[in-house]
Amino acid sequence: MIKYVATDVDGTLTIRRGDVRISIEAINGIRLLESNGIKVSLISGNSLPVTLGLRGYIGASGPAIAENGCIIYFHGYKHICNKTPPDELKDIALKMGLIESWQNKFRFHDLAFFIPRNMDKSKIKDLINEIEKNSNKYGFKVLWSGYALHILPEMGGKGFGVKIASELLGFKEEEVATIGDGENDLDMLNFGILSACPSDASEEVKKTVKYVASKPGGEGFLEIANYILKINNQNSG
Ligand SMILES: O=C(O)COP(=O)(O)O
Ligand SMILES: [Mg+2]
Repeated sequence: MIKYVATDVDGTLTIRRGDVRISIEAINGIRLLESNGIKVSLISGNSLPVTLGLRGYIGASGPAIAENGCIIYFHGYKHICNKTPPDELKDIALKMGLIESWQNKFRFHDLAFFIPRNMDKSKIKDLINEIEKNSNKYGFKVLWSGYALHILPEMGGKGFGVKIASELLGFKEEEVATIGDGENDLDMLNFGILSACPSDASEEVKKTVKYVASKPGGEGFLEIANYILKINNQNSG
């Protein structure tokens, strides 16, 4: 039985990938899971104030997990990561023309940068490689969410975050489902008994998950929520 669902936010609960408006269908999907006794965690590259705030207003009862798994809020702050990117890395990103996220003031371990509108999106891989050349020697890595570029400690990642959260809640891996849309979800999508994504997720994510929804964004999330309930009903005999 699936008892715990860890879901990404941007691109998974939003109207579609690239949009930042939360989908009504996604909110209904979270409430449907919760009303059937399934705990839901929001796990995002966003900062904790964003993820914790959304969690409360939507009604997801699982721990809020932010900064790509580097920090969990569960009866208080739990720092999964233990360091902050040095200014040298931040300066490299800024010198490459990236824009620092307003959320960085509220972050501890994972710094986020936006690609300016006039920058060619096809250069993202080169950007990541360029920053990664420097970040590795400090013990940091770079992740792209489809919304922002993240510099975080090598040990961080949503996969580790959802593993710790599952243990805190007392759930076994076979009781966990993970849902996401972007590169920064890939390690999490290898954890648990079911992984799923909306129809407009990245190609790499669609190749990784066990279930690809027929609808995009939050409508896809609601479809996945119904699919999880169907699996549980079948397993309960
Ligand atoms: O903060 C971001 O870059 C996007 O966040 P996500 O992990 O919820 O997609
Ligand atoms: Mg996402």
